[in-house]
Amino acid sequence: MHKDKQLPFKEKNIILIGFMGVGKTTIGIHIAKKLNRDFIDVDQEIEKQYDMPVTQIFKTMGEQKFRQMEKEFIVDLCCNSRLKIISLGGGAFLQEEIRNVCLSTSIVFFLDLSFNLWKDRLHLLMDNRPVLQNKTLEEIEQLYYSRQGIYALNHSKVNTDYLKPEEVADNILHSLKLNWEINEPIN
Ligand SMILES: Nc1ncnc2c1ncn2[C@@H]1O[C@H](COP(=O)(O)OP(=O)(O)OP(=O)(O)O)[C@@H](O)[C@H]1O
Ligand SMILES: O=C(O)C1=C[C@@H](O)[C@@H](O)[C@H](O)C1
Ligand SMILES: [Mg+2]
Repeated sequence: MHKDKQLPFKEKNIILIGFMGVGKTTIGIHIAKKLNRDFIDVDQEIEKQYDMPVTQIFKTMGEQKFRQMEKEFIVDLCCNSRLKIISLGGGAFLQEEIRNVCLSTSIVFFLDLSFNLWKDRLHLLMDNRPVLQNKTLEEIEQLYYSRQGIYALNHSKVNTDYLKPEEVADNILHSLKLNWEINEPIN
């Protein structure tokens, strides 16, 4: 739809990135409701398409196949949609093609949560995040820090420490509104 032409700033998709469990899905739903826009969760869309949970996709088809599906889905979404609120899977930004298409077509917010606070959420994530399974806390901590460099490739970093999902959504909306005004003033 807009491969060669940039969309007006207000029409661009809004994409949330960050480590597993930082709240991309939860906060994305709040933002979509507040802006009255469609919400798309990439993990959930792939699960629907293959009619199985991500954990099962990893088991039966392998991580590489999942990464391929993830890339195809995100590239298509970025090139052929607008006005969407999109939550990526925690590992999506590891792929250069995904980073490039997201950063060149959309507004990318990185949800930051310090590891100390993230640790308290681990029990909520263990069962359906295959990448965390069979790892010690030390290995998970290494994974967390090893990914911070790629999440740093964003348009805006949002702190989520000690904030409720709705508060983070409000902060993102505030920043968006300021940017919408700066990029496309009313007069
Ligand atoms: N700001 C928050 N405060 C407290 N709990 C939160 C917050 N944001 C999310 N959670 C909780 O943390 C868990 C993980 O949230 P969520 O699924 O939204 O993360 P995610 O970033 O989408 O993870 P993934 O990358 O694995 O898809 C959920 O149980 C959610 O309710
Ligand atoms: O961080 C990751 O590598 C992943 C995060 C999840 O959102 C899923 O996309 C999947 O479990 C892989
Ligand atoms: Mg999610």
